[in-house]
Amino acid sequence: MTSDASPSNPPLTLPSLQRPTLTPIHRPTTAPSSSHVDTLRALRKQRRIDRMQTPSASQKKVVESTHVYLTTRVDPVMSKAITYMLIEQPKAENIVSVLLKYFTELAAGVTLDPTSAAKQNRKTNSADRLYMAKAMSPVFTKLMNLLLALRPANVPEYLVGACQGFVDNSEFKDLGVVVKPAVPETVTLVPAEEAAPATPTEVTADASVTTTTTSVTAAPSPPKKVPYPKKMVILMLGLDGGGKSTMLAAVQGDPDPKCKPTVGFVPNTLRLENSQVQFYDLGGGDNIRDIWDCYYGDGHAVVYVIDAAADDMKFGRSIKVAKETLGHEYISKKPTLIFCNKSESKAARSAEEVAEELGMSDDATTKIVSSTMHPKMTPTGEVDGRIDEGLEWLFDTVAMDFENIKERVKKDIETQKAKEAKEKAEKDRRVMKKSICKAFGVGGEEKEDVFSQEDGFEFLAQEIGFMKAEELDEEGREIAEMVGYQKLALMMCGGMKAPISSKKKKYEWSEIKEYVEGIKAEIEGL
Ligand SMILES: Nc1nc2c(ncn2[C@@H]2O[C@H](COP(=O)(O)OP(=O)(O)OP(=O)(O)O)[C@@H](O)[C@H]2O)c(=O)[nH]1
Ligand SMILES: [Mg+2]
Repeated sequence: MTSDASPSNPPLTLPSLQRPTLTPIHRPTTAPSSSHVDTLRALRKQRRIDRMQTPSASQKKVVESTHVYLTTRVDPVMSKAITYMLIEQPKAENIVSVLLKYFTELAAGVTLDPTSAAKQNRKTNSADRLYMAKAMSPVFTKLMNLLLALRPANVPEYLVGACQGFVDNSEFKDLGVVVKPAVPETVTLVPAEEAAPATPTEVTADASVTTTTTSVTAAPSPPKKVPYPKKMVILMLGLDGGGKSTMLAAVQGDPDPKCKPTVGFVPNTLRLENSQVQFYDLGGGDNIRDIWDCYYGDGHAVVYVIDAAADDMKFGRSIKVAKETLGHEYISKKPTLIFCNKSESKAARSAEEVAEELGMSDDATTKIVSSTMHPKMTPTGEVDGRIDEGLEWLFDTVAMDFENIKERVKKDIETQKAKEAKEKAEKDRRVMKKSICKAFGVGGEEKEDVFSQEDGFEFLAQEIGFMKAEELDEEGREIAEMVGYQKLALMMCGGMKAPISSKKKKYEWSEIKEYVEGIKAEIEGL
């Protein structure tokens, strides 16, 4: 597969924005076959394992801060609460209200002791484990997920509110059947300082150490993935030769992409489960970049590819264009994934160096990573995992804030359309002014393309759909005279009176007259 259109491919319907006259190359949406999707999935799985083995600096930072939060603020509260609940074992339907009471007391500075003192010194048994799994785990898992997502400073106070919310919304009414332990035994629990931070994925009691102190750690399930929106538009930007088209071909399963420079705009659709990601692959050549900003408003996110191994001059230009582009009002703050490509080359600058040159760093909406887009250039000959990982981050980031991004895109498109309409109106006015100047040989213009009165009437009559000059009414004749029977001016007046497109406004002669009068007044004032 290559990234270029072939004549046999049927054209695609372009997005609604008015585009410049440069004809875009149309290409059918390249829905990957199921094997491509499978490839992506398999890659994602593999990358997840890789990521776990070699976390990036930013990932390490996140893990560290999560660890600190869990061990200092969450664990001391939750482990005691779990021990308390495990000993008390209230009926499933009362779990939330018992917890609410427990956390309310705790927020007021009182740690409740279990009332069933007799059950404290016993070993955990299968009934305890069943109770934890069926009755406690759903509630504690939800609480842990909320804590991890929101990280409140005052954990007990937050938990009071969360449990109150569960009570108000009748949540956790249908917890599983609970088997009460038959015989009280000695509870054997891990001391708090030995307990692992509350990160495992299920609530567990460790029966290895005998103690009456807190020990059982609540464990959140990994936060559920936010479903991807039905359609995302991702802009592929970056100077020519960076590797944009190669990336698109590679992630869709082409093991050896041979891309030619992209001329214009090539839409390229990647179908994921329940979601369609439409990449706008835009050529980065000097003569093509002018069209980029016509597409900025449409994008929910950006993939920006920089040739990190380019010579100093090209790299310098690349950085300059990247800064301008990423700072553009329709791009700035949209989720942006920057690939520092051709990383396999010895000459390649590192992601850190590129980030420094750009004056940017990883944050909630920006990720800067090295990549080798061409599968043949990777050590394994497969798609570089950092591409898959980066794209997954980008899709997740868009999905997490999709409502806001969707609104932003809508607003940007409206602003862009209004701006384009204003620019077009200004341009038309300049052309009309020049044509009138040409009609009368004023304003530094030579007389040019001026009809006789008779031919001028006939020309305007035909422009608005009549056959003969006689059919042109008085107002039309007056306007023809006002514009000095100049050909282009007559064409423009005809186009205003009888536009070819039904979407365009149809002007009355009186409005056209006012428009021409305004321009003539301007010319007289010169
Ligand atoms: N060494 C190396 N070459 C690469 C890599 N990725 C792409 N290339 C090559 O770089 C050249 C340009 O790649 P393209 O994908 O066409 O670049 P582009 O960004 O789409 O360029 P335009 O369409 O002109 O904007 C091709 O010859 C690719 O084979 C990479 O990771 N390493
Ligand atoms: Mg290309």
